[in-house]
Amino acid sequence: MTIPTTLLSSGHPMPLLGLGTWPLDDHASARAVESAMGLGYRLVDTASRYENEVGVGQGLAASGVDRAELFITTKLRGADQGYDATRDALHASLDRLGLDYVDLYLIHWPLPRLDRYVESYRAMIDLAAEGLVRSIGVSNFREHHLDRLIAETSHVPAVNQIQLSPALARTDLRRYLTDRGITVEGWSPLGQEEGVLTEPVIQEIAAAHGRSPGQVVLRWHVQQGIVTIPKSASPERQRSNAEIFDFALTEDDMARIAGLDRGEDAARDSDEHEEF
Ligand SMILES: NC(=O)C1=CN([C@@H]2O[C@H](COP(=O)(O)OP(=O)(O)OC[C@H]3O[C@@H](n4cnc5c(N)ncnc54)[C@H](OP(=O)(O)O)[C@@H]3O)[C@@H](O)[C@H]2O)C=CC1
Ligand SMILES: O=C1CO[C@H](CO)[C@@H](O)[C@@H]1O
Repeated sequence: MTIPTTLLSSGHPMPLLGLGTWPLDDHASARAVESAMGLGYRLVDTASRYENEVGVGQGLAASGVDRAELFITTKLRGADQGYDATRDALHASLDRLGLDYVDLYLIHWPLPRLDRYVESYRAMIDLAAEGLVRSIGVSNFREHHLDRLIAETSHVPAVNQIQLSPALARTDLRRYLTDRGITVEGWSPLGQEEGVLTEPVIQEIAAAHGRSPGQVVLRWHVQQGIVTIPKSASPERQRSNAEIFDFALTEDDMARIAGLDRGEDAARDSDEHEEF
């Protein structure tokens, strides 16, 4: 199956749907990535912190898919923030992945108390100029982090990967991002921790369309131009999660799903979150 793309501000197309790989280890991620590639996935989301980049690289190699067709994202962990450390970290990620470049490199969390995200981002701008990274972006950044990053570097990130599901719809943050041409990518898109898949509204809409609750929730993302990266180790669920481009939710469906939003305060606090 062919997965549609969205155009990043950097000029590069990014698939609207990809495979998440946390918390898969090397062995499990190699299997999951190879299976997803066989189904037509081309975007894979990993991170230095997931400690599975070797497995992701093995899965990509085993799939035999041309490098030019792939879209590989990895992330800079907190422990590696800083100008020189960021450069070293990207080289180490490329070695583990067995790649010459990644398509997207993200700062995993802002970690404002470290106060190193601006210099880390400057290193990423340089890595992009050197061709080691196609597009650069951030993850878990709020408006005030982005205001500062953009003011101090005069560079607008291509992507912000944020916790996002019908229960955490992040409408104000999404408007801020869209207004600046920053593509929104959602993590934990199925809202499992918030019980989204068992919400009666989701189940009713799924039944009405003859789809699964997971397909309805993932359709809710891509129908709004949000890049979504559901993780599944199961080839069956990988297939089902990708079969969302042949139906549409109605305006009434979207309005009913909007009622599930718990508001910004229910999302993980990017200022308090300290994960290195
Ligand atoms: N930037 C960041 O800080 C973060 C980034 N991420 C990224 O986002 C990705 C996705 O987020 P994640 O937290 O994994 O959450 P997901 O919303 O992708 O949920 C994954 C869980 O749901 C199960 N699942 C997958 N498909 C279905 C389905 N159709 N119906 C029912 N259950 C299903 C999976 O199990 P099974 O494998 O058995 O199918 C797994 O247990 C991560 O893998 C990671 O790459 C995640 C968290 C934070
Ligand atoms: O990327 C990540 C994977 O999931 C973890 C648990 O939700 C996150 O904390 C982490 O940032």
